[in-house]
Amino acid sequence: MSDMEAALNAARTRQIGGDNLGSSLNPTPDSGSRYDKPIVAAQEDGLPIIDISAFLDPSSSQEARQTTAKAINAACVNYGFFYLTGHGIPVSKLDEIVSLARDFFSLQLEEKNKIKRFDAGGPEGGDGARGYQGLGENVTGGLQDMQEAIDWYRDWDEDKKEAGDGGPCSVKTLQGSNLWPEKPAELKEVYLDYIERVKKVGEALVHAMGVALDLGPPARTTEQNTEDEEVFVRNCDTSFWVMRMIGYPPLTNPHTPGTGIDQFSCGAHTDYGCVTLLLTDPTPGALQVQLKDGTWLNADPIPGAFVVNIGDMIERWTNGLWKSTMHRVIHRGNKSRISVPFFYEPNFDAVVKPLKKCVEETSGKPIHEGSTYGDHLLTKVFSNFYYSKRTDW
Ligand SMILES: N=C(N)NCCCC[C@H](N)C(=O)O
Ligand SMILES: O=C(O)CCC(=O)C(=O)O
Ligand SMILES: [Fe+2]
Repeated sequence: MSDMEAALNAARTRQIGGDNLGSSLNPTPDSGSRYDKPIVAAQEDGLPIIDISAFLDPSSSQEARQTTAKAINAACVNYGFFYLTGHGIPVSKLDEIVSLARDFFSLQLEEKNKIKRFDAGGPEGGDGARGYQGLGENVTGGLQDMQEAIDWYRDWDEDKKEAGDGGPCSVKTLQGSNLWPEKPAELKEVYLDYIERVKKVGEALVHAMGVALDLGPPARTTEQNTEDEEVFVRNCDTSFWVMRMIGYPPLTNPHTPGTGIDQFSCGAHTDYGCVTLLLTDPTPGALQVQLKDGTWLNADPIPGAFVVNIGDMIERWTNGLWKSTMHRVIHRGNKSRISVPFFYEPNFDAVVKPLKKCVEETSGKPIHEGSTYGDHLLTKVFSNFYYSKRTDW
């Protein structure tokens, strides 16, 4: 048995009624909050675990791919969340990503602010989506998130940049250059290599999702919106990916039983695009996923596996057959938590509208008339930051 298999088996054993359940069970219902259902422990079998290797290995059989596709369909219908294994990225590499993030966040604020997001605080113009964001600068559902982070995006093509500052709330916000810290010195190189690897996993996963929806064999076309099983692959062939490196200090406000939660590490939200490949340190009891009955399930990390969830564009494409599930982070405890989500997204210009087959399989009525992923992303980005000075939004 490999180390990874051993870790996985251990995790499964833990999940099924092991010691861990006690620690991840939050016995106090957060009634009074907007999301007022109790938090439950992982159920007996937890979130599904899916092995994606059949879609990464060109020599794998049709049967193997179908098995994987069926498991993905069930996971996406039931949860919109699952664990992903068989991705081929070595655990040592994943550990390095987490430990470099921890090293960065341990630096003095002055050092971190050297790559501060350009218009934090609201000076005119600027390209303010990329770079370091201090504690409380990110906002979810109107509340400041207790986290610090760096965002990196796919580079914007030089010849497609807009002239001028673009003014507030313009696409220019996303056209800046990525900002990389000087310390730790090796972070940039290690992260760039990771991005190349994790993008391949994202591509394999959206391919598998097209197969899971039974959209039929590829139509051998480059037209993005032909609705065959490679429709997501084509719409992501210049994926406008985002990688976010997050440090969560433990929350300071104690939670009074019977009252609403008034402080979040990351408030409840859905992700924006196709699939999120989430890497975290081993801290349990932080990330919570909302189940269909409204209860919250702790999605504790399994060593070597990604936690994957689907985003708003997949929900729209599938006409709600697969939901982009609400999730949130509540991190108490005594040590900072690290997470590094990689968001594998559609092309910025991809026009996303419900697939005919999915409309037929659901209500018969499209849930959206269609718009680009870029439009959706911009709306989200502009609602994400706490602008202390700006009043013109
Ligand atoms: N790029 C992505 N998907 N980032 C997800 C962040 C979600 C929280 C954000 N403040 C919000 O309110 O959406
Ligand atoms: O840190 C986590 O576990 C999840 C973070 C997240 O949901 C996000 O940044 O979109
Ligand atoms: Fe998220």
